[in-house]
Amino acid sequence: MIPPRPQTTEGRGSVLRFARAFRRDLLSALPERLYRAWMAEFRSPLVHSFFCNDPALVRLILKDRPQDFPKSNRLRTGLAPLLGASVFVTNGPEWAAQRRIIDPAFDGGRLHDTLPAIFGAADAMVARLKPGPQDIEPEASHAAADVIFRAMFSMPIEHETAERVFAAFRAHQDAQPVVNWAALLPWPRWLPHLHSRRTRRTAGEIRSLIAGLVKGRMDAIRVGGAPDDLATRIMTTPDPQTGRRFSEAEMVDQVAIFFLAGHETSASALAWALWLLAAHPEWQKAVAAEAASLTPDMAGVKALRTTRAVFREALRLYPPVPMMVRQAARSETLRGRRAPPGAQLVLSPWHLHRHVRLWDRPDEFDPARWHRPETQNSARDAFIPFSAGQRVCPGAGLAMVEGVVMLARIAQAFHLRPGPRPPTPVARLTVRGRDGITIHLAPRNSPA
Ligand code: HEM
Repeated sequence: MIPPRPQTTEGRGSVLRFARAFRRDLLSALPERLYRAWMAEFRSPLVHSFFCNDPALVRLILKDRPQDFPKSNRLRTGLAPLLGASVFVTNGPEWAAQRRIIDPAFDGGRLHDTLPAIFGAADAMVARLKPGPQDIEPEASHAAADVIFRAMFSMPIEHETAERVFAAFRAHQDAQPVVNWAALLPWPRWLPHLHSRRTRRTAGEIRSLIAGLVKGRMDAIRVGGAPDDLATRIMTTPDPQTGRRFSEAEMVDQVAIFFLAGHETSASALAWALWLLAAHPEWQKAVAAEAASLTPDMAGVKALRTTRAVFREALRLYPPVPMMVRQAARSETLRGRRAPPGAQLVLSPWHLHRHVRLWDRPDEFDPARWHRPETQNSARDAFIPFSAGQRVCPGAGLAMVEGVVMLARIAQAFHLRPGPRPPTPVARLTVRGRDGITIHLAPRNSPA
C-alpha cells in the first residue's frame, strides 16, 4: 500500500491559476516534475524563486555558505507579532549569539535530563486516549505541547498556565492563516505584513502569558529555587563570547518559538507515524513487541531500533516542515543560471525525501531501508527533516527521542487501524491531514 501523497499537475497553467492553487495548498500546487528535477526556476512579476533539489545546492546553501543565504526580513516581519526577534527569524551576529546561549541546553549530553518530561507526557497521552475512531491530530498536538511544557518549565499541560498558553496558541493559529508556508513564500509580496487585529491580539495574549512564566522563573532563579529544566538552563547560560545573558524580554521571544517550533512539528510527525503504523500491521506488531522491553533511560530508548526506523521513515514521507526558504544576499550562479540578489531559494524536504533520483521506491513506506547500506547515500544527501548546517533544528535530538517513546508507548497500549479514508497531506504551518488523520484505537489487552 502506497501512503497518500497529494495530487499534483504537470501543466504550467496561468500564473493566476497557480497563485490560487498555491494559496489553497502548496504541496498539490507544485508540479510533479519537482520530484525528479535538480533545480527549477519560477519567475513572475511577484516572485523569482529557485527550487533547489540538487544535493550540492542544498549543501552550498545550508552548510558551505549559509551566511550568503540568510532568512528574509519578510519572514521576520511576518512572524514578528508572535515571535519578535527569536532565533528562528534572526540572521548574522544576532542569530549566532542566540544560538551560543541556546545550544548548550539542548546538547546531546543533556538529553537524558528531558527523559522524565518525555516519558511523563507519553504515559499521560496513553491514559488520555479513548478507544474508537478518532482524528489523532489534536491528541498528538496535546501530547507534543505537554512535552514542551514539561521540558521547558517542569509543568504538565494540565497546569492552568500551560493550558492557557496552549489554548491561546490554537486561537492564534485559527486567526493567523498567514503563518503557513504558502504565505511565508513571498506570494504575494505584501501578504505577511498584513496582521489582522485578531492576530495581533492572540499573539499578544500568548506573549503576556509567556512573560508571566519567564518572570516567575527569573524570580525563582534569583532566590535559588528554580528547577533544572530547559528554561533555567537557557536563562542562566551566558554567551561564552560576551558573557551576556538573555533579558526577560528576549527570553519571551525564544520561549514563543520553542513552543511553536517544538509542538507543531512533533505533533505532525507523531500523527503521521501513528497513521503509518495503523496502515502497516506488520510494522505495528514489531514496534509493539519492541516496546515491551522499553526502560525509561537513554539505553532503553536507543535499543528501539525498529521504532526509530519507523519514525525516521515517517519523517521522510511526511516531513513536518515541508519547505524552507532562504534569500540570495548577492548575485549567485546556481547550476549555470543567474539568481539575482533577493532571489528566493526553496529547500524542500518534501521533494528531496521523495526524489526519484535520490531514493529507491521513494513513495513506499519501508522502515527496513534505514538498515540497508545503500540508504546511506540517500540519508546523507537527501534527508533533512531537521534542516542541516549551522541552522539545524536545536530540538532534533529531543524530537527523535520523543517520537520514538510516544510511538512505543502507544503501540504497546493500543491496536491501531486506519480510518475509512486515507488522509490527504496538505502544507499548513506543518504537514497536516486536510480533513484530519483518522485512526481507530482498540486496547491491546482486549480483542481488537
Ligand atoms: C519532529 C520535530 C521537529 C522537526 C521536524 C523540526 C524541524 C525543524 C526545521 C526543518 C528547522 C529549520 C527551519 C528553517 O531553517 O527554516 C527547525 C528549526 C528550529 N527548531 Fe525544530 N523541529 C522539530 C522539533 C523541535 C523542537 C522539539 C524544538 C524545541 C524544543 C525545536 C526548535 C527549533 C528552533 C528554535 C529552530 C530555529 C533554529 C534556527 O533558526 O537557528 N524544534 N526545526
